[in-house]
Amino acid sequence: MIPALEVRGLTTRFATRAGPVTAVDGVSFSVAPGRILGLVGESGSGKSVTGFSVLGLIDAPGEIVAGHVLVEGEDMRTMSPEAQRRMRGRKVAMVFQDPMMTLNPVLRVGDQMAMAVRVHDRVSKAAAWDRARAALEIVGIPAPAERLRAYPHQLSGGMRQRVAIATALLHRPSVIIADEPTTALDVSIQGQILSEVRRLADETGTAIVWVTHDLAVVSSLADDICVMYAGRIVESGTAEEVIARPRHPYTWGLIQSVPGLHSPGEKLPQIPGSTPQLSRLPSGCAFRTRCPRATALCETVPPDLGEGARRVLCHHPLEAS
Ligand SMILES: Nc1ncnc2c1ncn2[C@@H]1O[C@H](COP(=O)(O)OP(=O)(O)OP(=O)(O)O)[C@@H](O)[C@H]1O
Repeated sequence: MIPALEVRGLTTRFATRAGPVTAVDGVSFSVAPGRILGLVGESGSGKSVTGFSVLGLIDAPGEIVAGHVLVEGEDMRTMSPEAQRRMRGRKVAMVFQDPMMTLNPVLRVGDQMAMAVRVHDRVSKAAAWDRARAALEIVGIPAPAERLRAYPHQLSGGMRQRVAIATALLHRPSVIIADEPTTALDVSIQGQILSEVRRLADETGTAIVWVTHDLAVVSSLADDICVMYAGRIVESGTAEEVIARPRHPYTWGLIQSVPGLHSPGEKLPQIPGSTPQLSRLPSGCAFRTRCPRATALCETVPPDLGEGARRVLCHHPLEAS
């Protein structure tokens, strides 16, 4: 089966005062239709830049310098800007942490969703409103016809985010990139939205890349996980494998610091140190200065991630049990 999204060797650099920094460094992953990939890592690990790079939305001082982004087998990176623009919204859509990045405060929800339909499809206004109502139903919005007549400020934060997700769904995209979309919401609303998202991936076959710093969220939502550190994927596998049997010491540390994924009653250990600045990454393995397993080898030789679904960027991974 052709993956809904296949990313190969994606590399994005920013020119900064401290020199060029590689915020996304040779990132590769693929997502099959209907699957949810959790892209997880601490702040500054490159998750958001990866999401924007997939969509081709990197502006100066940033530049995508290498890689391929195949959506249903078609490479967005070799398309004309106009063809890329057509892909965005229609085949690949993005949902942001702040739904007001998507929603226009002065337009009724129905009007703006209908406009979003008509950007790509020549249908009547009435038909566009019907599509908008159907999309609101998919994300579990009660009384969708009423919500369509509301302005964004008349909705709760959770409702606004559902509307943003519904807007992303209007063209039945192959892929949705969701960047921390539930982070600002309270836990029970977050849980409801996550279960709706799971249902929509199952029912519509849309592949979802869920960008988050929250391992607890991806452990309950995602089918697969990619863990990022300093612009690179350091571990990937099914969510079950990665959470139950992490192999990279960084992933292990992340899991240990999440209440609920960790044995109750024990003190939660923290990963020592902080994320290194990209302009001053250590030689060899970028994680070695924080790593309890680091040896002399890690100082000089960059580890290799390997290939396949289960990958670990480490010279001394934890045992696969
Ligand atoms: N406009 C920019 N100019 C220069 N460097 C940038 C720019 N945007 C991002 N970066 C670099 O890319 C790194 C990764 O940023 P990114 O936003 O992808 O991290 P993240 O993992 O999504 O973190 P967060 O959860 O805080 O958003 C940053 O730490 C920074 O070094």
